[in-house]
Amino acid sequence: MSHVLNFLVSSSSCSPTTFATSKRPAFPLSTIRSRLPVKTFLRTKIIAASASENGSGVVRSSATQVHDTYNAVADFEVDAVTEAELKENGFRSTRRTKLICTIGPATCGIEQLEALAVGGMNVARINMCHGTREWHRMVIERVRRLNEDKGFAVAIMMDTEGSEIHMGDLGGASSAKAEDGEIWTFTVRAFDSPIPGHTINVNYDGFAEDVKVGDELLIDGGMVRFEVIQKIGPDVKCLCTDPGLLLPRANLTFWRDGKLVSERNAMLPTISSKDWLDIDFGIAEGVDFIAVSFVKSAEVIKHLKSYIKAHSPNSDIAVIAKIESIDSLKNLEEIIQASDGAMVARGDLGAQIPLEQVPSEQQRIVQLCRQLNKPVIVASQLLESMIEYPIPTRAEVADISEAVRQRGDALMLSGESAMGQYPEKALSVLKSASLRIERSWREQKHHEVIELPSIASSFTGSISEEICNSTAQMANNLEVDALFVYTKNGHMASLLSRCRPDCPIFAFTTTTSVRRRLNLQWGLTPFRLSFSNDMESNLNKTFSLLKARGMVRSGDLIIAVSDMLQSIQVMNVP
Ligand SMILES: Nc1ncnc2c1ncn2[C@@H]1O[C@H](COP(=O)(O)OP(=O)(O)O)[C@@H](O)[C@H]1O
Ligand SMILES: C=C(OP(=O)(O)O)C(=O)O
Ligand SMILES: [K+]
Ligand SMILES: [Mg+2]
Repeated sequence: MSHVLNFLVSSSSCSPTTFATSKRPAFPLSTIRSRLPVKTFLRTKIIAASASENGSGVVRSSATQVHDTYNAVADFEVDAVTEAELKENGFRSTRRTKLICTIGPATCGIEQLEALAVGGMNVARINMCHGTREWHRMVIERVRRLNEDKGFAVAIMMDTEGSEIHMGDLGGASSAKAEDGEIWTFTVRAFDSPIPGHTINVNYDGFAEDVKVGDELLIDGGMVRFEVIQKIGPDVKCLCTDPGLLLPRANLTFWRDGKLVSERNAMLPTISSKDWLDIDFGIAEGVDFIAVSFVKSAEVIKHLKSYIKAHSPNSDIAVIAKIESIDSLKNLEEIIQASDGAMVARGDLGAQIPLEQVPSEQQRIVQLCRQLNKPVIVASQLLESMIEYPIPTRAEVADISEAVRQRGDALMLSGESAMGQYPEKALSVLKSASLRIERSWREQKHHEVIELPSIASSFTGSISEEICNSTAQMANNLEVDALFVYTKNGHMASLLSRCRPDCPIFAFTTTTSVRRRLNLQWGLTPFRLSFSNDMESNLNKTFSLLKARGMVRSGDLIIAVSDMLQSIQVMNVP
């Protein structure tokens, strides 16, 4: 028997005023709990009516028939890696934090991509700042082929180049060393033949006009520093003051009197004409996410979203705002509100604000995203030393630990996986560190008290939100094995994920694109499953499919919710 708490409210029949006076379920959770001895109850149905059309809170019964058998059908997909992990280690061990790998020369081979997928990569990121569209198309095709052939569910994120100022490609060299005291020429001149020694191309035509003698040039947010000592037409002579490795197309900022000079940069469009071509490419290739670099305001996100809708009405591409500039911090809330998710792009952010402010901004962005129910990615330099070394520094592990403790949705590798020497090792460090930290927080029962404000814009939306909040709380209190959510567009799944419950969330959705998109969100294990509006039959179908594959066992305690029926069902797997 199952225990069902139904909020018998439908958008057409309920009276908002009645419900608004009581935001809590009419059935106090403590009462339900005391009636449900953990893991020992039978399948029964308790239906509690709240403000329904009869308005009286009268308890009604449901005559839904339980189907005992259900033919397993083929229209069921789960990521092969998750399935293997579940079978091997059980529910509790599933990783909640999602992992993103930037694909570059070190990882674009089919074997390397497969190794990353097996190692837990949930999303492959391609950075349009580097490589040609043909190269990126090849990577996308390979990931898609692996998904098909090997049963992975790796999503694709395309990251725009954005209107940043950056260096040229070093004439094909993989890097160049700048030594202390050397004089280098930064120039907007184009070279056909090999670039002269100690010379760097800059992609921004106004560069030589904009910089002044005495300015400080920061490469890659300060990995290498120069001081401008002389301007000769298009050439700017600079003295290296902090030596280091120059990488192709590295980002470049210039500072005057300790302040970032950004006026000219601010006049460049967030999405350049080259970015629009890349976006067309991304839409045509059906990428799952487009991450927008150097977002300054919500307008650009809204514009891109309507552009995607107009050009590909049926696509499900999510738009991620990269928070990596002072402007994006100023307009943070409206940017996040307009986006489908955000990235704490600490690389460039650390070049725009004092480094010591980056951790608190990270905390603020992660928290705000969760409050607004948007997935958030913590990116850049998580394991920077592993570009060269096979083990991380203690400080890097502490940094990962902090991001996991903050309950960010996803962690991202950049150079570590794109061009580092140990991409798979770096991913495995991310994975094992996340798992261990998540587990210790669960064991210590560290449910952090974070206020989750109401975000719904409609009455039924508020009900979904309340159901998810209560469900997550029940799941923790009852120590259930898993939450099941049946969701057509993924919204109900993300509302549950937002609560960061102790147990994993199995999200059943009917489309492959929603399933791939949910891959980015904390704690969600997305399945594709065709289901109906009849929850009993959905549950029976799910149980038999999952049991047949050894992913659940009789007696496991689960709670099920869905966006078709406003109900919470608590039951043991039959
Ligand atoms: N598609 C690619 N082709 C060649 N190199 C790449 C590619 N993607 C990434 N890289 C390399 O990996 C480094 C780290 O990647 P990423 O952080 O995405 O870029 P960036 O350093 O420009 O912000 C880049 O600086 C570049 O050297
Ligand atoms: C993720 C970032 O963006 P990109 O790697 O594209 O510069 C960053 O700046 O941290
Ligand atoms: K980029
Ligand atoms: Mg950046």
